[in-house]
Amino acid sequence: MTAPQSRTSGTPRPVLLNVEHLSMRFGGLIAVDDLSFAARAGEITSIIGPNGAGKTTVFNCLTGFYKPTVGRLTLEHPRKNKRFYLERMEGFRVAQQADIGRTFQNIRLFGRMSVLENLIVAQHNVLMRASVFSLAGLLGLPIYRKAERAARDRARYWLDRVGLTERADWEAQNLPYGDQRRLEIARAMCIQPVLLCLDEPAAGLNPKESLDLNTLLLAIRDEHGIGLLLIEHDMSVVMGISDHIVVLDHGRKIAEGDPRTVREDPAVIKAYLGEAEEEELPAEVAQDLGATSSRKGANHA
Ligand SMILES: Nc1ncnc2c1ncn2[C@@H]1O[C@H](COP(=O)(O)OP(=O)(O)OP(=O)(O)O)[C@@H](O)[C@H]1O
Repeated sequence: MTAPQSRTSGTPRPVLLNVEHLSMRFGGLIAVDDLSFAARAGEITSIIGPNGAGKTTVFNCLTGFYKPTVGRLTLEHPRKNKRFYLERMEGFRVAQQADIGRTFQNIRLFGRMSVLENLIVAQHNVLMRASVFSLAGLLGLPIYRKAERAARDRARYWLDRVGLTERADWEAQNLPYGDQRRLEIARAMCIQPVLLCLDEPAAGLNPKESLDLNTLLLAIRDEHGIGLLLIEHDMSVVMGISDHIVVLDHGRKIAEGDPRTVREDPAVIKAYLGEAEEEELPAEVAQDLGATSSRKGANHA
């Protein structure tokens, strides 16, 4: 696996997303509690933490599925040179206007459509605008034909990037699981996002597929210069490709920093270990954190 170049030296990259004092309550439950962090353009920012820590709730607030109880979520759109206050936006406008793409923990493809059609449909908003809400499309006007061609080209480009060109005509539901995950990423990229939010993209992948995923996400970061926000339990992915990691536990941020800083942080180790007092980390936790020695005085590099 290729470790990312140090992106922390020199001038910091511009902030793309600023999360300030985000809290989300469900009745008496505080799922996210006064969370602040920034994600930068051209970087991969990961949000990690034990089950129920509040990671998906953060994504749901960012992408308009939930209205935060408190907090400001600012996207500094580099292409449009415009600031969006996401907490004020309706869900569909977050993708359409702020250009935030998203994949889900549970794959949400159109199973009966072909692989290629899934990528065309993702560009529905652009095509609808070009068709002047169906009129230009029905009349086959050049403005629509041009937009349609561009949508197909973009779809084919992403099919190629995720290695699915030969399966373009397959029904999406017949793809192997790993291919479906990659198709979801391709679909999210077809809307040309400035921020791509990926909710557990490595879930269910085998080690080879996880490595391929790392390569793909690094390429998206480096070639397209967008910001990626990643929720992931697979630490080989998180530690291998993240530029910055935010760690949540019970809705609160308990640590943040580069992979090395985070995996050596005692609060992070404790969150994964729970309150147990054993000297040694359980094997699966040690492996998850990339740790090689005991909890006390651990050297996790
Ligand atoms: N719509 C909802 N209504 C009530 N409680 C919710 C809702 N969504 C999330 N929660 C609760 O908020 C807390 C955080 O959930 P969330 O799904 O954000 O955690 P997570 O860190 O993504 O967990 P996992 O790693 O298991 O996916 C949990 O206690 C969950 O039960």
